[in-house]
Amino acid sequence: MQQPELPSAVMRWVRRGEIDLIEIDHPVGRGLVSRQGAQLLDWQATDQPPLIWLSPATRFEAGRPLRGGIPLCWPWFGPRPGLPAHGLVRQRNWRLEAASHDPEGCTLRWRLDSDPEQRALWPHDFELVLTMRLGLSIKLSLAMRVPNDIDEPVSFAFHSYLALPDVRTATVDGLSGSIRHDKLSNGAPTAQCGIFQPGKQCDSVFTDASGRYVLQRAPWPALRIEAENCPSAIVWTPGEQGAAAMADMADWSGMLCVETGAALADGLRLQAGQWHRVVTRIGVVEA
Ligand SMILES: O=P(O)(O)OC[C@H]1O[C@H](O)[C@H](O)[C@@H](O)[C@@H]1O
Repeated sequence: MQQPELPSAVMRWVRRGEIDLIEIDHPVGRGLVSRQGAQLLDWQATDQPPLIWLSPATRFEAGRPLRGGIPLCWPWFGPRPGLPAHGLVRQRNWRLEAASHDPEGCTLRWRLDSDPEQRALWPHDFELVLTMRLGLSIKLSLAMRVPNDIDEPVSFAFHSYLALPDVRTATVDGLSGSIRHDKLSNGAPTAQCGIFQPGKQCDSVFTDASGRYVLQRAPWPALRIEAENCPSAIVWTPGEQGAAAMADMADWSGMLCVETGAALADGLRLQAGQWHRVVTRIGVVEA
């Protein structure tokens, strides 16, 4: 598969286990990106605490989702009977289309097209282009297109594992006014009011959400998360018990997933032939 040359001063291909990775060492920050899933696995701006969390126990095995970073869930979010959880694209190898850098950071552009193996699981054609901008803050833009009408909504998430000192003291602001679907209690949806505290364990989808959140993670600086065309947010921490049941999860208290996307009734109705663009940005809140 033809890949563009990497600008060798700041990026190089490395291999860990069965996975090809791009290691980035730029004056503005350091990071790691996986070709499988076009998944940002790590990013830390210079002189800042880490932004992204990667499980120390993740397994670098082809076709197995990597635990941490920002996996992309598409064209569904969550489980689907008989099919892989969180869709079909986080476990596939994407094609790198472009890689560049400038004094403010790096840009990578990845592409994934439908193929027969995927069509056997989800019988639709698609094109996905994911552009990553990595600098003082990060920006992920996903453009999606289906050439033909599809008879079901598409759901997705930028499944961001965010690094913090201790999830038990973290809070998320900006969810007020959204509808909370608590997957743990499986109760009726409730209107979210005020600042959200995930506590020891949490798995909630918030629909009709604002797309603008602040994650407090004292004593580290808070993170601002801003999303475009992402009407849902998902907040997840497995807690001690949930983490113990997962083979690839270690140091679970050092992260909180604050994901942006479109899930449940927020799923997207894509217009055949038209590009639909969704964006998420994550960066430190300036004091
Ligand atoms: O283990 P995975 O398939 O990567 O899913 C990890 C988690 O992702 C999301 O945040 C879901 O809301 C959780 O229910 C799920 O457990």
